[in-house]
Amino acid sequence: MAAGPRTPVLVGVGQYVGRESDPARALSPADMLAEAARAAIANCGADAAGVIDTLVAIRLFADSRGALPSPFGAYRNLPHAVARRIGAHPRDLVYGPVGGNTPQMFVNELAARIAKGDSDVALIVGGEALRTQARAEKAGLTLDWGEDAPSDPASCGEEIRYASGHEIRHGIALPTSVYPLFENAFGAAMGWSPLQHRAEIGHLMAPFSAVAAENPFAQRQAAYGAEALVEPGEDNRIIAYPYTKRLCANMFVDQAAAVLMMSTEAADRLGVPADRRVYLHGSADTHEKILLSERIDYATSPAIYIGAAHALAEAGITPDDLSYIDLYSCFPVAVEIAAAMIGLPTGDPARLTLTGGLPYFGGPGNAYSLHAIAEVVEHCRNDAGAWGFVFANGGFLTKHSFGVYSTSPGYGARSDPASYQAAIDAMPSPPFTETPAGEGRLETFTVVHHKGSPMYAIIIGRLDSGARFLARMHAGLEPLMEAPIIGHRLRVTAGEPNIAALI
Ligand SMILES: CC(=O)SCCNC(=O)CCNC(=O)[C@H](O)C(C)(C)COP(=O)(O)OP(=O)(O)OC[C@H]1O[C@@H](n2cnc3c(N)ncnc32)[C@H](O)[C@@H]1OP(=O)(O)O
Repeated sequence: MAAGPRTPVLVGVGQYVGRESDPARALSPADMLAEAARAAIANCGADAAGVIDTLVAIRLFADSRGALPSPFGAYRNLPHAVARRIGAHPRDLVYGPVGGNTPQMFVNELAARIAKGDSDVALIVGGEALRTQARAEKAGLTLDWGEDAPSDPASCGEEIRYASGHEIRHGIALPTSVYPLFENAFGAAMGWSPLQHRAEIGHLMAPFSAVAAENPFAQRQAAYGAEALVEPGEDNRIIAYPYTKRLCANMFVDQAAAVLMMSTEAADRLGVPADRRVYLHGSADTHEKILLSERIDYATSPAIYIGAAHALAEAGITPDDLSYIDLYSCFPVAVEIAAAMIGLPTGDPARLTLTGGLPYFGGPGNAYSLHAIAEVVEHCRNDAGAWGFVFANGGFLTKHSFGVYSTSPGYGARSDPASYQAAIDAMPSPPFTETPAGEGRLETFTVVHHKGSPMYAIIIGRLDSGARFLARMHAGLEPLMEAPIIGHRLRVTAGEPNIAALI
């Protein structure tokens, strides 16, 4: 297929990693983003800064519902701060919503805007300086990252609440405590014993770390063996069973990335060389039933299944056609479930990451997948006609975005996500009770640890009536981690929080 004048095309990608150990000399978040933006513009081989009409900044963790507030001041308008630094004068300055899916989501949305003629040249930037922030705080240093602007940015995309008050009271708050709930459900669905399950996780993730070790943009270029990932140790404490620290996304990174997109007519006008151009042949954006308590189950993901199938069908290919793949990997189960839903074999796990993954390459907040997109673009350029694929995830395996890439000219015209989201929304959730009492069985669990010691378990169970409930367990935690336990009978007493015990 030939590219028409409005065919959107990715033309420039840039990545930045900060290795400065003195926080007083390290770059601020906006300076890092500007570095990545300059690299992306240089990478397109044309002078494009002055013609950017839309600049999107991926939301900083500091601005993501106060989860990690910055002690060093806030940007009133982060896209403006970046535009100012790179000499751009965009008409639209956009600050994205919370979610690791948003880098791919914005590629999908901006491609549609470019195709419609609503934008001609668009830049997406994102990153985090949490490594520097943590080091400065540890050293008692005060940095000044606050920056005013003439106006606020436009916000774009839906802002959703990932957990209800009832869920938060039962521990559904931090990703490190929620993803293990999926992991234990997935292991049980595979029929793995705890020992076998940990071995499987180690074998899946060790090759990710080997990819990171070879990636010059990885924050931590270290390859680990499978055992070193899953076995608890002094530097690898259990965070929430079965996850150790080395199985969790590392957000204490100084990393940024940028992606420059434009219409084919703009690329022609600016003289962007043909070998820079990578096309979006398929895309999709889906979400699960938002609340964890409403999910169909915890071992599958209908929204990944449907979203990936839609994006691949739009491109007219199957999973077997993919050469370059990056699956979001904040925790191993994101990879396990995505691979199963998309239909990707896991026998050669290094095929499932281009960066090395969030625990090893680094997980710069909501912006990680901009690095995945930068990598997929470079790989596709080096292998003309080959297919690339990015799966990006946000929240608690909540929101998903997909992109299918190739140097072959073309564009998979975007269908309204509502057209395929409806099938997910129509799936019935199990009944749920906030006030469970009586007996039932264990649906999934995790044991949250503090400083490496078990603190309490988060329990998701089903009463014999079929109703799902949340509970905590404070005693008798060891049996949960020693033998296959999912499906085991338990008793629950209603309260604030509900308390469960194995029987
Ligand atoms: C959709 C999604 O993306 S959901 C995922 C969103 N991201 C997250 O939730 C991040 C999850 N990770 C974490 O919360 C943290 O990394 C934790 C809790 C696992 C560990 O953090 P801490 O307890 O602060 O780390 P700790 O104090 O033990 O160690 C600090 C050192 O370890 C490093 N470190 C911290 N986390 C990790 C990790 N996951 N892997 C490797 N190294 C890490 C830090 O960079 C720091 O290194 P330095 O001393 O060289 O500067």
